[in-house]
Amino acid sequence: MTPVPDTPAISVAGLTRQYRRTGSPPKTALDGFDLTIPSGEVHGLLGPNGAGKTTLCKILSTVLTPTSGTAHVCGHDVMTETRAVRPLVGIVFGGERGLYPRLTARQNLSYWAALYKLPGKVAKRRVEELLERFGLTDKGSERVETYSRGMKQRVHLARGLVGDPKVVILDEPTTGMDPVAARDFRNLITELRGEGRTVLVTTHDMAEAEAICDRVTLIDSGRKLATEDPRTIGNWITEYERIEASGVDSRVIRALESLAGVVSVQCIRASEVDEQLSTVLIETDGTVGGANASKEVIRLLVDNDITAIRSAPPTLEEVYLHVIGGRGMGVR
Ligand SMILES: Nc1ncnc2c1ncn2[C@@H]1O[C@H](COP(=O)(O)OP(=O)(O)OP(=O)(O)O)[C@@H](O)[C@H]1O
Repeated sequence: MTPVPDTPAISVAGLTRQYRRTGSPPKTALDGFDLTIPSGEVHGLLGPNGAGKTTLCKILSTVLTPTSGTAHVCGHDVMTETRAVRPLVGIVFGGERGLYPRLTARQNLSYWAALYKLPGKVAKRRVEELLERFGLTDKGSERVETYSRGMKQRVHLARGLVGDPKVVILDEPTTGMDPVAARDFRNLITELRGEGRTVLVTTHDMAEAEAICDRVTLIDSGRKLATEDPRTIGNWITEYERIEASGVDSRVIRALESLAGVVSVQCIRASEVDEQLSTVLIETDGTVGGANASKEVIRLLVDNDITAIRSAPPTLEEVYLHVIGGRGMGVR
């Protein structure tokens, strides 16, 4: 059952998933979602809380069925060919879920190897290799409940690789990782890529996505906003800036609004001392005509004797809303 080389590792078309609860309206977690990931790619799924990332991971790993649409892993339908799909996919959820705390790491991994129906000798060898790979050999016979959070995360990652999967799905694997663990994690992704595996990794963190992914898909409210290489998305984010300034009168507000590259000017509160003056939030969008829009805003403010100025990078949600939406970038 070796897939044809050109078959995408993951192929999703018009995927919709609704959650129904009696007494409340259905919740649409995925809404006509399309995605194609070629074999061997490290693909990031980037989106705010509740965007639908976990739902997609669960459908691809056959834990959840879609309401409509299709999803294929290495050419196999997740609905009609679950037996073919399961051995191809290894899934790792971040946090504490999914380990048996009273079993040792060796027992946890052996249990998973049994679920994957690996023959005894192969299973034993695989478990020892994974304990070694994740630096757990020495502690492999101690109960997981005695492990540090970082060690538990390593057991999780090891568990995801027990079945030697072609596609590794990592759902927020770095949640709560310390910087050393996060660096080891990035190295692991490089190794997985080197082994020819396809990786789908969900995250809230653009910096992480930029560091490890070949391409990134932005998802929000169950819909795909864009699929791009991470540098392009990183540029959208760094170009977009928010500047807060206090003591601004209506004349300056009008001048700010007419500056090229200014996306919006909002009054967020009036001054307690002088009600003609406000604190405003100015959103700028990159470089316009060779000039940096934020610098032009700051120059205008300073020229008008306004010096209470703060600037901050946007949250991802703001990028989705203003940068991507404002530029009319739709689904690719
Ligand atoms: N079992 C469920 N019953 C009802 N609604 C659900 C269920 N699971 C998820 N949802 C809802 O579906 C939407 C998508 O959830 P999902 O967990 O897929 O998002 P996510 O992008 O993984 O978010 P997070 O980063 O917070 O994990 C959310 O609005 C969530 O509240």
